Amino acid sequence: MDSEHHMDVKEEEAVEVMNLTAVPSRFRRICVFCGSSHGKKKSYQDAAVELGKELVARNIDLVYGGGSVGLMGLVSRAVYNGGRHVIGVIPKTLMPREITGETVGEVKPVADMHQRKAEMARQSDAFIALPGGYGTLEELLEVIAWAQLGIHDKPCSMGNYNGEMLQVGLLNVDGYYNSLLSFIDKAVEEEFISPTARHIIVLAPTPKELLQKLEEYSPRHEKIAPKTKWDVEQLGYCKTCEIPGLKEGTAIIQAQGGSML
Ligand SMILES: CC(C)=CCNc1ncnc2c1ncn2[C@@H]1O[C@H](COP(=O)(O)O)[C@@H](O)[C@H]1O
Repeated sequence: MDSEHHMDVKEEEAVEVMNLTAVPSRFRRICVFCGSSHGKKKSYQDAAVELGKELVARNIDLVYGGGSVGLMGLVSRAVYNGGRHVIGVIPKTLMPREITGETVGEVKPVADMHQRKAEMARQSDAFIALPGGYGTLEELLEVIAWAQLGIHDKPCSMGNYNGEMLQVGLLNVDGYYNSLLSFIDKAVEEEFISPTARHIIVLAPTPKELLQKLEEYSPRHEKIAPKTKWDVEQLGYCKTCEIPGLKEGTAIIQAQGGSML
């Protein structure tokens, strides 16, 4: 529980009930990519809230892009209000509230978009994409490409994660991603994507079904590059990296408190 998160009695009772009925999960933290817009259909917004609640029901914490705009705000508030920890990884340039709004939970500032993705990947046991635009697509395709290279195919070294592979889930709300999936099928047909790599994406129309599939999933694709090697050599990640110039451990802001420690 976030030490900065003060709940009233009703909220505490609700969280207690959720914890009592929590579904055991293989995941400790999941990174969600999603639109910084709300999207046209209410079903997209409902799915974002539902996904947040499903994470809470399974005692899973959230990693996301920070801020309160669009579906990002909906999913993060649902997880935070349910009493789970929320980590927003946000480039320094996007931090002003007028750009992304207020972030709930913990904020991890990073130097740039590149470092953001590395940090999001480092913090998470799996990825889920909700409907979104260019930003979401870029994040989704990048983690699929990493998975294809096998860079997530290493036991995750963090917390209670049980040594399974990192996974990529796609929440295909109201068929939003059908045309992307058709394109991927075309790429398989034209032999640019291998049939096994097609199965990197775990697909479902609702958060409940998607979480269930991710819990049961075991990867079929070939493994190439070890994750730790990739972390250091390709993602440029090292344990002391935050914003250059800040001392290790100083680059954490509690959004509720609002000031840089
Ligand atoms: C300058 C601007 C448009 C800021 C909007 N505010 C944002 N704040 C935080 N993360 C964001 C923002 N815009 C895009 N992203 C990143 O890109 C994804 C959403 O982009 P999109 O709306 O699908 O394309 C998110 O998963 C997030 O990681």
